[in-house]
Amino acid sequence: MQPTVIAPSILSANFARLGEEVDAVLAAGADWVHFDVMDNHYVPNLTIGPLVCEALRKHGVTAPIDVHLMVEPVDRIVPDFAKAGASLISFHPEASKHVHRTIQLIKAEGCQAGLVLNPATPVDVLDYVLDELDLVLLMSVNPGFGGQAFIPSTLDKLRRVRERIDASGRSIRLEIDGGVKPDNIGEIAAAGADTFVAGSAIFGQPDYAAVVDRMRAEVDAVRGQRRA
Ligand SMILES: O=C(CO)[C@H](O)[C@H](O)COP(=O)(O)O
Ligand SMILES: [Fe+2]
Repeated sequence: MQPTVIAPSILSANFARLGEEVDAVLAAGADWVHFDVMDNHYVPNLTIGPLVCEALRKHGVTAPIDVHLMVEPVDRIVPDFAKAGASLISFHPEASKHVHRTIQLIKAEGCQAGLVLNPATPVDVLDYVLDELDLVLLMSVNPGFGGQAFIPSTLDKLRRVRERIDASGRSIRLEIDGGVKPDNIGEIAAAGADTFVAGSAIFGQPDYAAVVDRMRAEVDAVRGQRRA
């Protein structure tokens, strides 16, 4: 079983004070920094690129940076993010013409590779590539915006992907992204997730540590006390 990871999405942070926000959420007990990259093409929103990732590293952030690429095409930007200090890079199969090739590219650049499934993307997209992956990310909202409601059918999808990962016998993380809150994180953990992205639920509250602690307690109650 993979240790639990709580990965705050900086999409909901105050971008005017991003370095301080990331320091604060890591000091509050978060494990990773979830970094949402949107291109106003693959998704109808525009956010941040490799320069900001590099700036966080220069600021002194040493925690894993979990880059969620919502961009099309994917391959050209992968080396830039690797050089900028990304630890993991995940992408959407719909945005890459050659999914297997993009996975190999991410790994050749020295990062861990993840594949992201939208709410309507069938789990069969994992056929033939699951063994190549370090992480599967299930979107529990349609990508593009923070603050949306968790789509309940994702729970069944989590269970199905968990079965596949367990059957593979490999150490592959199962990450959930979208609408994750202290109130639903327990049932999400019970359905098989080990890595939890939360943006608005954490940055929308004044006390980050209180939210992270509550989320971890809810997850620990299901998974036991395992921390990255
Ligand atoms: O990838 C994303 C949106 O495309 C974000 O990571 C996600 O929406 C997190 O925000 P919230 O926890 O507020 O739903
Ligand atoms: Fe994300």
